[in-house]
Amino acid sequence: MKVHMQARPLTVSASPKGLSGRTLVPGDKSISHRSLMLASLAHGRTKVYGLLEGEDVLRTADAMRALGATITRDGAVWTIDGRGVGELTEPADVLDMGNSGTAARLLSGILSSHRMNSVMTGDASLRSRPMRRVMDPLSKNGSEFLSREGGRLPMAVRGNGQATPLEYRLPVASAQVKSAVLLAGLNAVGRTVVEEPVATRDHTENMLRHFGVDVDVSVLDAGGRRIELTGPVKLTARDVTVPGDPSSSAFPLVAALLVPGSDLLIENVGLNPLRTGLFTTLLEMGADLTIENERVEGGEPVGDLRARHSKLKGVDVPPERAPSMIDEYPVLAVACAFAEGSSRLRGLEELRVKESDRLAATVSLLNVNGAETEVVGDDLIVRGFQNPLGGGSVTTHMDHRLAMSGIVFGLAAQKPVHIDDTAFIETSFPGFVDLMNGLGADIRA
Ligand SMILES: O=C(O)C1=C[C@@H](OP(=O)(O)O)[C@@H](O)[C@H](O)C1
Ligand SMILES: C=C(OP(=O)(O)O)C(=O)O
Repeated sequence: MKVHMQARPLTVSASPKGLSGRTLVPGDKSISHRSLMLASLAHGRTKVYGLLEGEDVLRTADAMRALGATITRDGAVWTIDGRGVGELTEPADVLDMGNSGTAARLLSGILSSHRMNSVMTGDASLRSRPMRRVMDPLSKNGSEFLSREGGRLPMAVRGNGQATPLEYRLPVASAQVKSAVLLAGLNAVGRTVVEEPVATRDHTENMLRHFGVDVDVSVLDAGGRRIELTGPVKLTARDVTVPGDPSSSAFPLVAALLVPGSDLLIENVGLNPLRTGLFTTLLEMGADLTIENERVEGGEPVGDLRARHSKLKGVDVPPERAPSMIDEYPVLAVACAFAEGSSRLRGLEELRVKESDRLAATVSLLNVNGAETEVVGDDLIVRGFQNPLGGGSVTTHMDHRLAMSGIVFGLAAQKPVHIDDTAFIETSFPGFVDLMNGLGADIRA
C-alpha cells in the first residue's frame, strides 16, 4: 500500500510551565526493522513485543509479506511465521520502502542473496539517497543491480541463490551497509567478513545471535570491529522484546533540559552503548540527566532517563562519537543554540545523505530562528545564547528529525516557531505531538 503523506504544518509556542511527568517512547526503529526481517528468515513463529508501529517499519512489514512471510498484528503483539533463509519468494510488485533508508539498505542484502528478481523504490526523499554504498559490495556476490543514474532508487535486483560470501571493509561508518553485507552472508556459501573502521550500532549482530547464529566479533586496533559469520545459516524463531528508542527519547529529553520548570522521566529507553553518544554529550554540557533502574531486557541494556531543566554550556564533540549519535545531531544542535558559549560538532559528513541534507537543514533551522552557526568542512559550529529568539519558519524536507527538532526549538524559544510539515514524524515517532502535549506542551495546528 502506498502512503500519501499530507502536509501537516504546525506552530509551536514556548511551553510556560515546563514538561513534567513520566512517559514511554515508541519502540526502537533499528531493532524493529531487524526483528521483522530476521523473523521472516527464521524457521518457526516469532512474536515481537513493543514493535515500533511507525511508517518506516510498516514498510518493512509490507515488504516481508510481499516476499512470502506471514505477518499479523493482534493488539500490540506482532506475529511472524518465517520462511527460512533462501526460501523467500519473488515479490509480485515493486517494493516501496517509503522514507526508510534502513529498510531499503538492509533489504538489499536479503534480495541479493535470494534467487529472485525484484524492484525497490521509495518516496522522493529515499529516491534521492545513495544506494551505491550497498550495490557496490553486494554485486560482488554474484547478484546484479540496476539503478537510476547516481545509484538512486528505483533499483532492480537479480538475486543469486548461491551467493559468494563477501569480505568487505566499510568505506563509511554505516550500520546499514554492514547489515546489508551480513544479511547477504546468511545465504552465501562460506565465510562472510565485514570490517568497520569505527564501531556502529550492533543490533544486527545481537539479533542474529538471538536467532541462533554464530557471529564472531573481534575488536580492531583503532576501535573498529571485524564481524564474521559462515553461511548458509539456519535461523530459529525466537520472541523479541523491543526497547524504547533512544533516538526518539532525545526529543522530549532535550525539550525538558531547555524548558524552565521541567522534570521528566522517560521509561524503558534502550541504552546500547553504541547508541548513547547524545547522553554522554549532554552530560558534558552540564545536563541534569540521570539514568535510573538500569537492567537488561530482551538482550539489550535499558533504563529510565530522568531530565530536569538545566543551564547548558557549549561542547566539542569528537568525530569518532558520530556513529553512536548519528541521528541526534539536529536536536543536539538545538540544545547547543540554548547553551552558554560555542559548540563544535565534528565529522558530520554522513548527515548530508540522510532523509534530507541534515547539515544544511539544521543550519537553516537555527538561522531562521536567530541562532548563529558556521560550517567549517564537515564540522558544525553553533554559537549559543541564553535567550534564543525563535519566530522562524522551519523547512523540514520530508525529514522527521528536523520536524521534531523544530518543535523542541519552539518549546523553548521567545517567539513561536512555525514548522512547514510535521507529517513525516509518523515514520519514527507516531503520536509525538500528543505525547508532548500530555507532558505540558501546547502544540497546535
Ligand atoms: O542501521 C540502522 O538501523 C541505522 C543506521 C544509521 O544509518 P547509517 O548506516 O547510514 O549510518 C541511522 O542513521 C539510521 O537511522 C538507522
Ligand atoms: C536516518 C534515519 O533513518 P533511515 O536511514 O532509516 O531513513 C533516521 O531515522 O534518522
